[in-house]
Amino acid sequence: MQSPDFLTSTLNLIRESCEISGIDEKYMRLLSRTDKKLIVEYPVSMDDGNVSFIKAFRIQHTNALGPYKGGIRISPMSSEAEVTALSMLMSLKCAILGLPYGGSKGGIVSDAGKLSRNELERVCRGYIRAISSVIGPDMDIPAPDMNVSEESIGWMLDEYEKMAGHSVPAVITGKPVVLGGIKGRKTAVAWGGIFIMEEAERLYNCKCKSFAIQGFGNVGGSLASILYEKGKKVVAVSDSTGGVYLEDGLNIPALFKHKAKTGSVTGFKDARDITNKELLELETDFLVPAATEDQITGKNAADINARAVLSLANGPVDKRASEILNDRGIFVIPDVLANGGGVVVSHFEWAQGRQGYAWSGPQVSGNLKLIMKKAFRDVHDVSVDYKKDMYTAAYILGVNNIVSALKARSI
Ligand SMILES: NC(=O)c1ccc[n+]([C@@H]2O[C@H](COP(=O)([O-])OP(=O)(O)OC[C@H]3O[C@@H](n4cnc5c(N)ncnc54)[C@H](O)[C@@H]3O)[C@@H](O)[C@H]2O)c1
Repeated sequence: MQSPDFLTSTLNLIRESCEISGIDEKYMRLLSRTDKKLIVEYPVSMDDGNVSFIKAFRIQHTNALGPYKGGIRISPMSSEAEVTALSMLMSLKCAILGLPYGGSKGGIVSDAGKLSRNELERVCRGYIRAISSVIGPDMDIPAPDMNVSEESIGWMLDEYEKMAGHSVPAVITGKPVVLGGIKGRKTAVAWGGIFIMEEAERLYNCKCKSFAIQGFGNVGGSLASILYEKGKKVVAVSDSTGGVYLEDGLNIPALFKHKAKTGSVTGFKDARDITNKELLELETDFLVPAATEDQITGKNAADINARAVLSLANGPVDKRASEILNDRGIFVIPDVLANGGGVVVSHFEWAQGRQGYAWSGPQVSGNLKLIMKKAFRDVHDVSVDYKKDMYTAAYILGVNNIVSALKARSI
């Protein structure tokens, strides 16, 4: 069972950050619970004529800084504990990045890979109907997360607008561009990670050349493509079926074609098949966990051989692991900072929806770069001030920004 540990470690981090900052216990208690938990079970007609009852969550942590904001994931492993932890991470992430949002998260307990396209559409539309009373452009703005595509977000928008009886583009982000989506949203997490990495290189006067990426979906796949285009060596990638390694660097466009044909990255010509465990232990400049939580823990942190870890997934490195890695001189860039590009560009998309005026690609990437680089420097400054690693510093910054907003509201 991974999720209870994930929630416990998130709560421990919040408590520790409050203690380090000398924050009053009432705020620590406030940040250790959620404002609202909506748990639903809705019927979905399956293609064979049967009805499935789909359990799902929308969990809202705090809206001290603005409306709740957070993705929706579809996974058979999704649980109340996991979604609760993820909603807390969203609050912290928005606070670290300086966005006018609180944190929330959605989870649909289902195996998207086993649904037909029509069934998936009914699951997505049913979810939005079930949670419609708690979302809205000024209330809670969902977005994509694991196993939720742009197409699925388009169905969700359409369902919400049908219920509202009018257009509401700012109710959800990650939409297809033709439905009010923003240019660059699909690659935003990856680009955000690249900008953070560049800032780290500048600060530490180094150049990173080789990368191992766990996860070859929306986030990991986009990052692999961008790095390949930039002439960097992506020596290994993996998906849920296993991984591949090539010392000279993988041909990423060819690997995408291979995966589209076979359904897996494994068995790619010239490359060696490896396990996910082997990928995590490779000697590279950057290890990028971009799949799921709890991948680097106290149990395997001693086996990591990368020079730095860029956490693009949510919660892939737990606190104990970050301490071990830090002691071993491995630089860890935490998820709440590193993968913030998604919510930053979601914020632009939300603003675009409210303005009714489309942002250009250069406008999106220029502003994303400014925000990510500033956030890196802000976290780094806290790490210097408090003499703490970047992981702890990010949480300290996030918690303090939320508490400042609570105080300004006289809470
Ligand atoms: N999509 C976003 O906008 C966004 C934003 C911020 C953070 N994230 C986080 O990034 C991570 C990936 O999200 P995504 O949108 O790319 O999801 P996705 O569903 O598009 O891709 C997930 C990838 O991880 C692989 N995978 C799953 N379990 C694995 C395992 N145990 N070992 C190795 N590979 C595994 C899958 O095969 C797939 O290639 C998640 O933690 C998500 O919460 C996503």
